[in-house]
Amino acid sequence: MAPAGRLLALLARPQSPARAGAMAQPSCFALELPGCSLAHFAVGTAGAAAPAPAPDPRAAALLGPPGRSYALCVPVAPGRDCAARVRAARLLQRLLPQLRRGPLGRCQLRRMLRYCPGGGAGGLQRGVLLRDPDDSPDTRRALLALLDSCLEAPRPSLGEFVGDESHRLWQRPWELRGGREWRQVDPERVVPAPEPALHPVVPDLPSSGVFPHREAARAVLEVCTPFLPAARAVLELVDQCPGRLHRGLFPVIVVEGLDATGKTTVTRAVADALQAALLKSPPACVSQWRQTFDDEPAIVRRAFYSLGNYIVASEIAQASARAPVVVDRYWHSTAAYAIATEVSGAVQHLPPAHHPIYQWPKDLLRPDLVVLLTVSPEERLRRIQGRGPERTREEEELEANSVFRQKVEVSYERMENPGCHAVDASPSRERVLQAVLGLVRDRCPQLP
Ligand SMILES: Nc1ncnc2c1ncn2[C@@H]1O[C@H](COP(=O)(O)OP(=O)(O)O)[C@@H](O)[C@H]1O
Ligand SMILES: Nc1ccn([C@H]2C[C@H](O)[C@@H](COP(=O)(O)OP(=O)(O)O)O2)c(=O)n1
Repeated sequence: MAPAGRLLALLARPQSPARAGAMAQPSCFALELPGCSLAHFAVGTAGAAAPAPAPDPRAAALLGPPGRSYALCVPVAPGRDCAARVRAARLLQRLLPQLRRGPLGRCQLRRMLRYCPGGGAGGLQRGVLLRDPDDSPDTRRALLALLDSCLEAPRPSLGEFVGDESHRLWQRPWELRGGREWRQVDPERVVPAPEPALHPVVPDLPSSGVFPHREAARAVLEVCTPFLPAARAVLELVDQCPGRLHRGLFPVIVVEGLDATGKTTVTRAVADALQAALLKSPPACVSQWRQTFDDEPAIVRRAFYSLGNYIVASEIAQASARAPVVVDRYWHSTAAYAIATEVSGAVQHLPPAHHPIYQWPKDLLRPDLVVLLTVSPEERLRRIQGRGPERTREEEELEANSVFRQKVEVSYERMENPGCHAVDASPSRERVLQAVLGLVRDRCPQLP
């Protein structure tokens, strides 16, 4: 490691064009700041050529001295195949708890994404920014030891942020030389970059969480079968469901909404009133594996919920031949929660209305009506508290993170073909029931 004085002298030396050209491909990263805003930066040749606009002071405080920041990232789709994607997602999931232990435990962590500035899903990397307020050498040692423990591909990348005496910001990537020794390579200039038109994760969503058809989700569980027996069990159930479904003539009504908005209460009451079959997604036949998949990385968890919807579709097709069908959650839940989780930042960073990500999958049985129950955050909290302690991890996040809740709600509202019909679920149970039944009568002319 170069002494600090030599390092600063090196950083302050102007880059010759040939040297700049030899640096890594230009890339960008997005950093989630307090308050859920996103700061974007260009790294490498793009940064070196640019003048130095002043960064957001909150971002500068996260990246520059005093203290030291590190970027630890894993490519999302290293081999471009599904197996490599799942390996990469599991690696990141395994690394995250290790970043909260030992000497790394004192670092602040922030979610970061690396991406190619031209858009597209290629080159996307997920990771974290670790901010060591004490700039301790133990932090660097612990991070390099962590990299050493990642022997199989894909291997994470590590970069270190440094400021120079002219207050410019640089990133120095660490590289393994000769397969044995970690060395820092040429510093790359880091400058603020404009926000891209579309959040950088969106082009990747159809492969990583909002699967546009059954086969895309199926492929994910298929590569999980060697280490996750539940994946084989779910695939066997999915494969028993016919690809082309013939639904009955009775109406199919889906009820959606955040947790504790009253879906269970409303679906039971509507099913009673219409003498309808009551189904839910994920269906009972896969619920024994739900916790197993909830503990897996997002790509695997979403594939499970997505395939659960295809299994429910087959139940809907059969039941709708005999009676109306009411369904508690369906594809809109899977998509809205996935979009809200993957798209970092605040509501304004969601893909715009009418983006293809909000379109119903072409191969999934469509309901006649989707009702979205909405209640104020305060009333929702009252209902959660009144219900007792059992919650999923994401529900806890919902409570803690009102931005996440807003992103789920807005994603629900943007869903298309079919879209959601919002119903205010704050009034009494009876009034909410009547509002939903009114919608059913208006929108489902085939109701006997
Ligand atoms: N309209 C309503 N007014 C008051 N409380 C309600 C109403 N609807 C549901 N609840 C109560 O709120 C809690 C959450 O409702 P639930 O139907 O379980 O929601 P979800 O299925 O959406 O999680 C339950 O305790 C339920 O009895
Ligand atoms: N069809 C579905 C159903 C649930 N999910 C996911 C979305 C959230 O992470 C959880 C919420 O489901 P949960 O059953 O806990 O919520 P409720 O209790 O029904 O309100 O499951 C899904 O992705 N797709």
